[in-house]
Amino acid sequence: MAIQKKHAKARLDKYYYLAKEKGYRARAAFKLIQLNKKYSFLQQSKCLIDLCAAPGSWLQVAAETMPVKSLIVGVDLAPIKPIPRTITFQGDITTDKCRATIRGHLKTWKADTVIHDGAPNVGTAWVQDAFSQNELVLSSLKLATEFLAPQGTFVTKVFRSKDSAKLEWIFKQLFAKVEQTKPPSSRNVSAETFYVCRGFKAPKHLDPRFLDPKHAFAEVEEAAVNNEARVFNPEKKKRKREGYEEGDWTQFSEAAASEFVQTQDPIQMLGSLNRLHFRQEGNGDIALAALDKLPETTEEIRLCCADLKVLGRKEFKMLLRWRLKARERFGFRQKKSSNPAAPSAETTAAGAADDTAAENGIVGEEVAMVEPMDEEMRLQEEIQQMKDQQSKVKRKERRRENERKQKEITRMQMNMTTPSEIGIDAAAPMGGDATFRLKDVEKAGIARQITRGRMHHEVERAKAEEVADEEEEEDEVGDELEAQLDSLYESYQERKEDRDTKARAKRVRKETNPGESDDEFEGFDKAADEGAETDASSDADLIEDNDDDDLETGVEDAALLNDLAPKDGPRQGALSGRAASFFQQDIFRDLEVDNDLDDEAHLDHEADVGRDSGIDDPESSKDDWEEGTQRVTEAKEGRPNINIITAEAMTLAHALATGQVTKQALEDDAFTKFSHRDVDGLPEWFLDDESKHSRQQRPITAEAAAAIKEKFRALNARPIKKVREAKARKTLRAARRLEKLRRKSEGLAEGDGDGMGVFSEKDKAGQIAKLMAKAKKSGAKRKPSVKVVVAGGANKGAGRPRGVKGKYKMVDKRLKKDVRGEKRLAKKMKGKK
Ligand SMILES: C[S@@+](CC[C@H](N)C(=O)[O-])C[C@H]1O[C@@H](n2cnc3c(N)ncnc32)[C@H](O)[C@@H]1O
Repeated sequence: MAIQKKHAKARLDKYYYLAKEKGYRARAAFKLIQLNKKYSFLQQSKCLIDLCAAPGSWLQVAAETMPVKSLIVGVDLAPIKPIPRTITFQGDITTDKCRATIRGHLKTWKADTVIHDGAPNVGTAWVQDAFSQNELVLSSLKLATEFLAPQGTFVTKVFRSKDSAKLEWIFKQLFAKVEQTKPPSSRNVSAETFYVCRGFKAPKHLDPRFLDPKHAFAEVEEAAVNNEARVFNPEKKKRKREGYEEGDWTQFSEAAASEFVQTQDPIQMLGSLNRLHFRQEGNGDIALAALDKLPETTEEIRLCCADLKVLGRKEFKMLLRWRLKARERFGFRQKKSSNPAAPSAETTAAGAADDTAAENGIVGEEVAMVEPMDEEMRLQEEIQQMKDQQSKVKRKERRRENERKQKEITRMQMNMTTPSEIGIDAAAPMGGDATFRLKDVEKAGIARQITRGRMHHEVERAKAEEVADEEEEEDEVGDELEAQLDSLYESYQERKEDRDTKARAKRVRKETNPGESDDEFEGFDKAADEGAETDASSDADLIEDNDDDDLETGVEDAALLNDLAPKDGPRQGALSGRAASFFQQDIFRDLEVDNDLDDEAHLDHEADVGRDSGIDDPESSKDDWEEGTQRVTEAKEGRPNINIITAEAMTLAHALATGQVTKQALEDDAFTKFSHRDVDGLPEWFLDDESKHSRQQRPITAEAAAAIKEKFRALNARPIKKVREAKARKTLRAARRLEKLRRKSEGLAEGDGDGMGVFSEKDKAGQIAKLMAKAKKSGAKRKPSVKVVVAGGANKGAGRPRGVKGKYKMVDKRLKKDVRGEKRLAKKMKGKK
């Protein structure tokens, strides 16, 4: 901990504090300042490219040192916060895209200076890092050769390695003057150094291989250790006359031959070691001794082990074979196809040497170590087998269950059983109360399908269910995740609602009217045909009232039973087939249902719905428009009041009205993947997403769209309710006044002037004229009152006082006194006169 602190402090040197003080984004700024102090390239440059510029301290230095109106372009993998007088962008300097972007910024200009301070993530493998940094240098040099003007300057950072010399050689081919320097601000511990290359020669043709890292640093690439190649292709290996390779600091390495037999990676050992020895150290190695005595450990093997560096492919193979045999002897587990080179004949030799190994006690020892592993493996296998067995039994049960269901369905189709029996049976195996399991049957839509003769579909569906059941187990973990997602989604929705009033309103609407969907108009089938869906829900409401114990199940069950019950022909009165069937139950037998009353109530309700739907209210109409809903309401007169508010509905209505489409075709078209969606059990977030993005697209005509647009334009142009009411009140008042006037003038014309004697015609005319003038006066606009504001306090000072609208007059004590004084004086003067 203390050491770390010390290091951290050491890192924060004076340049760090200086950079902070001067407002540079990094201490690196001083490196460029010092380089420029020595070579003065910035003052003479009018166009500069900074490669690997983030966070931008070099750009800051360039911007403040270069002449005004210079063009400075900076690029880095990381984003750079804007710097005045510079253009920056994000990009990889090794790519063509970056080159094209620089070209876009420079247009026809050429750069006087290209600076590069790039550094990849330093810190993992030194050799590889230096290599990547040198690659970056080559990439920056490539860009420099493209954008530098003749005699231009290239400044780059290079990490010292054996490739620095190669880089320097390349620089010297391209620039007249190349100097290597390390500015004082560059830490001594850092391997970085800087090259300042001046006088760009701007060669007309440049061999691309010249700046290709593969060619430039060919040897570095070879330096990457490839033990497999060393072992399987040793002949191709170039011998290094200059000694051991970089990074190979241990001059000579060896290991006991027994280690080679035991290792999991023999290739690695053969590729990296110099020798495998059979030497007994200190207190002895039994395994090594046994190996030494094995008949397979021939003299040739020993010779090969003595110097691995001189071996060829054949010898390496031989050693690997020998290792396999030894492992077999010692009872190690063999990978079946670990080495294709292992010959099958090897096993035959195994028995011959058993005695030797046993004599040394090696076999016993090794076996003793391996056996527990085998036992464990065996146990695991057994457990796995048991698990497989169990799931097999479960699957079998499920299959049998599904077969039984299918049989039941067939029986029912042949009128051999009742739908309720199916429900009961289907529920029984699930262990729940069978009576309340009708929900499952309804969910699958089986009964409905049967009545329509779609048995085939059902059988397939049952099979699909079977497969789904099998997948169920795997889904358990998924379910848990799903639940977590659900709760996360809910809290997200809550947060969203807190912010968004519209979403809140939508949620409230959804809660108060769960049947209302966000979907667009689904055609006329639901509303126009017989209102099956709405009736079903009203049926459900009825049942809900009757049976509070099990609301949901009750509703579902009733729905199924009614659905399956044969309908007695056309619907009676206002009741749907389902509702009619429901009221046929015994408990309703004695009840007299007043259909007319019901009808009226129904119409009233529909009228309410019409009112609620906001046909006259532009606000709510707009809401409907946004939601994309379509309402079909019943007016009091009994005529349908179809409010077409979407372009789709308008197109459809037009097509129907002009006979371009028939009802039959419409019904056929309505049967799409959107019409029978089973949303049961789907997570809320998914449904929300679906309602937003997975909507049926219906064709619309331009005329229909224009008509709807016009309709809404007219709707929006209407004055709001309050204004209309105010106008109506005004008209009413005027009418009343006129009526009053008319009555009075009639009285005057006919009467005797309230018993005050008979009026002459002239008097009458005068009275009427007076009345009219009075009426006119009372109808005339009142003068806006002038608000009197007392100056002082909060109203002190110039300007309109706060909260005062319209005309106002400022008064204060002084003004009041002055006015009074003036009046008094005027009076006095008047008196004197
Ligand atoms: C030492 S910093 C440069 C500091 C900069 N000269 C300054 O004054 O602040 C090295 C930069 O090289 C960038 N870099 C490394 N590889 C790059 C690449 N291929 N293309 C662009 N930038 C790269 C890194 O994102 C990093 O910001």
